[in-house]
Amino acid sequence: MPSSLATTGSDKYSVILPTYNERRNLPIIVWLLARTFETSGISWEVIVVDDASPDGTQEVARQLATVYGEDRVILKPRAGKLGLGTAYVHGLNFCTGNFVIIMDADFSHHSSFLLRTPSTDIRQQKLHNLDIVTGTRYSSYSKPFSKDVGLGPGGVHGWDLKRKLVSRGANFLADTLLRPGVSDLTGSFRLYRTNVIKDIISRCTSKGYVFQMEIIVRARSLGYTVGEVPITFVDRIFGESKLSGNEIVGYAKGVAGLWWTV
Ligand SMILES: Nc1nc2c(ncn2[C@@H]2O[C@H](COP(=O)(O)OP(=O)(O)O[C@H]3O[C@H](CO)[C@@H](O)[C@H](O)[C@@H]3O)[C@@H](O)[C@H]2O)c(=O)[nH]1
Ligand SMILES: [Mg+2]
Repeated sequence: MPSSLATTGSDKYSVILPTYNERRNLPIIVWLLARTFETSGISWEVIVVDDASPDGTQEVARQLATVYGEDRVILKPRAGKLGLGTAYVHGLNFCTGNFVIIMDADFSHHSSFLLRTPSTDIRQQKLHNLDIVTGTRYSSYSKPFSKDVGLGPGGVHGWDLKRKLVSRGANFLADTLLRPGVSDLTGSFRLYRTNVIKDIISRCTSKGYVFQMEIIVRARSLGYTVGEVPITFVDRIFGESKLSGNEIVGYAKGVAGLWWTV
């Protein structure tokens, strides 16, 4: 990272990893995050929000805490599967950094899109002093566009046609009705200023996957600055997606609710 874009010594990045049955993925994600931050000399912590996964994810998280330190890997479990949106809300209570990163814990989001490649969330945030930077699968350009961030891959790999249509349809619906001006509303690879995400979350009502979209729509209506960087989303190798029909119905209801209120 050029020195003009370096994080300040007091910057700390808190990564919230929501997990449900991610025993096999969690060690790789945490290792990649640790390598990404430590090679750049950046303060970091990971908050694992596990919803009573039956596969032993919590035991793996505890072992990771002994390897990396209990101030680096922090397990904040919940009693049952209470939904992706509320997992972020729960995790946020324990973040001590001035920036919060959310990403999936199944290896679909690669930590290289935070710092290591030319097109990264942290670099874009520093360049434009943004409140939020969101990874986009549906654009190849950074926004605001800057040569320093450069073109990225912006794409999805490994999904079947049905899943691609669900994702595109969800974005089309919210973009058409709510016009937030962000190319990927449902993606969850994002960087926030901690005070900004706390403010937005205090106004959010969603519990499930719809949460990602609600955050961006509310951020825009509150006047927060939102940037984008293209990312590649690669479908998981281990385990299964937790996206259900109920989540899709919840999303449609969420769009309709925001259409009335925002
Ligand atoms: N704690 C907790 N974690 C959950 C829950 N549901 C899902 N997760 C975790 O949330 C992450 C994403 O879940 P997946 O089930 O792998 O999502 P996906 O189908 O790959 O969906 C991706 O695309 C969606 C639509 O674009 C995105 O909304 C979603 O965030 C993700 O990027 C994973 O780390 C998973 O363990 C839950 O109820 N509780
Ligand atoms: Mg996934």
